[in-house]
Amino acid sequence: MMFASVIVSITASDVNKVFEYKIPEGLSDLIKVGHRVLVPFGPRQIQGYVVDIKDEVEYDAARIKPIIRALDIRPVLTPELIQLAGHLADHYIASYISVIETILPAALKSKSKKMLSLHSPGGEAELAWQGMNLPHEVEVKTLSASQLAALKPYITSGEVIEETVLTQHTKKKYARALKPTFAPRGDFGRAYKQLELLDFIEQHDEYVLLSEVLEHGYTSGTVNELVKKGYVRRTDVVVERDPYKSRVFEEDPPKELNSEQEYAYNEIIRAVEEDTAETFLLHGVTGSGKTEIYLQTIAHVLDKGRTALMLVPEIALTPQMVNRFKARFGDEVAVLHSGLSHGEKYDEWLKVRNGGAKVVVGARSSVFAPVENLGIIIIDEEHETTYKQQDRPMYHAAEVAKYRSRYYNCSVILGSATPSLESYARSERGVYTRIELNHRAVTRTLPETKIVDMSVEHRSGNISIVSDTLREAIEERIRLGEQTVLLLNRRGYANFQICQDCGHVPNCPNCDISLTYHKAQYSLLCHYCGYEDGVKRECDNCSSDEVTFRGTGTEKVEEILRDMFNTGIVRMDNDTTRRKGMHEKLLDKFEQEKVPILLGTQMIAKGLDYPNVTLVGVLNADTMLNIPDFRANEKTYQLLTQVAGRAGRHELSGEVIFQTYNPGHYAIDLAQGNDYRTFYEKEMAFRRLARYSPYYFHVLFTVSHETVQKCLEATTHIHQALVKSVTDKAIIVGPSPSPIERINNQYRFQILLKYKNEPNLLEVLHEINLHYNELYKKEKLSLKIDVDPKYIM
Ligand SMILES: Nc1ncnc2c1ncn2[C@@H]1O[C@H](COP(=O)(O)OP(=O)(O)OP(=O)(O)O)[C@@H](O)[C@H]1O
Ligand SMILES: [Zn+2]
Ligand SMILES: [Zn+2]
Repeated sequence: MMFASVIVSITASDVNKVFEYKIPEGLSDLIKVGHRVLVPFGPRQIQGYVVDIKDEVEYDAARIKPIIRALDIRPVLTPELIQLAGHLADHYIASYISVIETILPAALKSKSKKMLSLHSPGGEAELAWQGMNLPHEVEVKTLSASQLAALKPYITSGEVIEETVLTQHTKKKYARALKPTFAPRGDFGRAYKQLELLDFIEQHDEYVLLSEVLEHGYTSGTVNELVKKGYVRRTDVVVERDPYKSRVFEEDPPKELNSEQEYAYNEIIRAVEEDTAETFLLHGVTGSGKTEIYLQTIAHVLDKGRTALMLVPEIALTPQMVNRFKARFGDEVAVLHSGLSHGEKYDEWLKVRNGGAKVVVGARSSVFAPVENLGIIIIDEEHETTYKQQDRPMYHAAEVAKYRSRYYNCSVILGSATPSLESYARSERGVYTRIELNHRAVTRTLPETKIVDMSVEHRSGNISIVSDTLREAIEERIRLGEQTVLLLNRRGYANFQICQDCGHVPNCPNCDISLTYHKAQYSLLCHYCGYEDGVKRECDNCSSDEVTFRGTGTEKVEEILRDMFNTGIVRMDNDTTRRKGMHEKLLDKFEQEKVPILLGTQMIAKGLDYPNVTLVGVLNADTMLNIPDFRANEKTYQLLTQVAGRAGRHELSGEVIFQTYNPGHYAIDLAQGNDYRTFYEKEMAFRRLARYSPYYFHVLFTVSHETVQKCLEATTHIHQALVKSVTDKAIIVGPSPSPIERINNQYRFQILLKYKNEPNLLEVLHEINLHYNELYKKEKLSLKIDVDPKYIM
């Protein structure tokens, strides 16, 4: 008799363990590690994942229940991914099942519905059933409350049975197709069209899609005639949903590498040839041709018969990157795009799982792509915070990449013009192998950058958001037919509404944050919970009608720019890109129609590579400096350097202008001088003094509840638990209210643990997590434990 260890699909912490089931004789050949199975669990039937198979168990084998059935022909998880799930659950204090369901596409997660059916016909139950005119089986959800109440006694008595039925998120997509029968041809008379169509269809051995036939100009009438005469049969075929299918990608041959690129490439190939799990930090200035190195490294890995994983911060923002991969590798690429539907994602996932794609390109969650035999993992723009998931499990893609690389003995490349301090510090210590690219691939030089002091500008009488220097520079580009990219890290119209008599600013009733004015909707919006309120005609506080707007967002700046330059502007922010595919549409418009100005929030800062962009302006370089986070300087430096990097990437040389009220600030000053090294040293000195990462590791505990009282109680307990269990070298900061004290009517309190070496820490964290998950159920308290947090808010 064989037994399976199964992780069941229930998220409560007390079932965060492995259960044993018998494998029925008939299934013993089929069920493998990694299979999804249906198992009995208490009164229910639920989905689970087989993580181990063995021939004996510790318990009384007679009392162990059998697996009901297997849900797949082939296992969905590989042993490698199961092992990875275990590691992540442990490292990030998450439940095993939550990690497994993060690894798999949503389409494979179980979704259940409750069904009722009549068990014993005859008698009262059947009368009641028929009285309600119910079909043989009915979903509980579709019944009215009174119907359900009427059926209740029969459910209790067992005459009506309640069953949980698993459903899937996705169905296969079918399309109408035509199949030739190759029947011997009779006389077609004058029906030339029919003959022509039959020739066309018979060119296809298997089938041809009806849509394709119609596209070729044949009518459904002609098709019908052929069907009637028996030459053609109608059928439905399963189609793969490839969202890039209808596009043509121009082939892109490899470029000849310059000497810096060549050196980097050879270093990486050395590790590939040695089959070592080495991590490279590819520190290359913007436009230095990192992508070309990725492409050629991948080509080499594919030649060796291995596979590659390429991560980008956000696919929607980098359509050019996807195009370059498609152009180089064609159908061998699977793009796991977060904008796809569940079904489309599942199709791409399946293609990867079946070995139909050797290169996977995607955002954070693609790091779990079920590729086997990995030869290289690349994380582009490694400093981006999107690589860390903000929900449980709060994993970082680089951690996953490194774990997988050890399994496959393959290398990892972390690429960036502005590496995170943590990664750069590791390269200093030799943990990562650092490779530098100091020159641009095409122009060789970086754009010249100017700083404009906005307080001087205001004093000299220009109170506009556009300085004279920037205005003149934009005017010149418009004259020359070149393009400008402008960054304003603030969406909406005005920032907020304010009463000029008492200073009152309308706040969100659910969150401790002021509401942002959006002109297009003529309303005040909360950017945290989505709350919407009408614009105030008088002050809520003192009833004065002297209410006005302050601050400037992208929507308003667009208006200002239109007045100032009277020219075309593409605006990109969360408001204009909400609809699917809008990022790409707007960028295409900007490129193809040579629109003079692209204005946007930080979503325009990275990846764009347009030869005609010769000017980049940052309207307010200070916005990031004011975020309540110890990484504010680092984020400022990164954002400014990345956006500056969009200028003059090809033949035309570029110019950059930073407008700021803090011209002397080192993050701004050193971004202007493109001096990463000095920035790193200065920032490290600050981190050392303030005892922050990378000198210390962090764990952030955030407790939320609708009352302050409960938050305080819980954080105090956690504080006590920590004091008891960590060494006196660790530092515990808090409990204190989080920087945003209330979101969506939940108060938030936090504790930050800073430590260097705590051998028992994982155990302690797991205990705290377990304890509070119990409490959570009873008191609606929520605790998030963020290991290596990217935000301290
Ligand atoms: N060896 C080369 N010869 C000619 N052109 C090159 C070469 N390498 C790269 N390029 C071109 O230089 C431009 C910049 O390269 P790429 O986009 O790869 O830089 P990057 O380092 O990834 O930039 P960023 O970090 O700013 O996004 C691209 O248009 C690319 O096609
Ligand atoms: Zn007022
Ligand atoms: Zn809100």
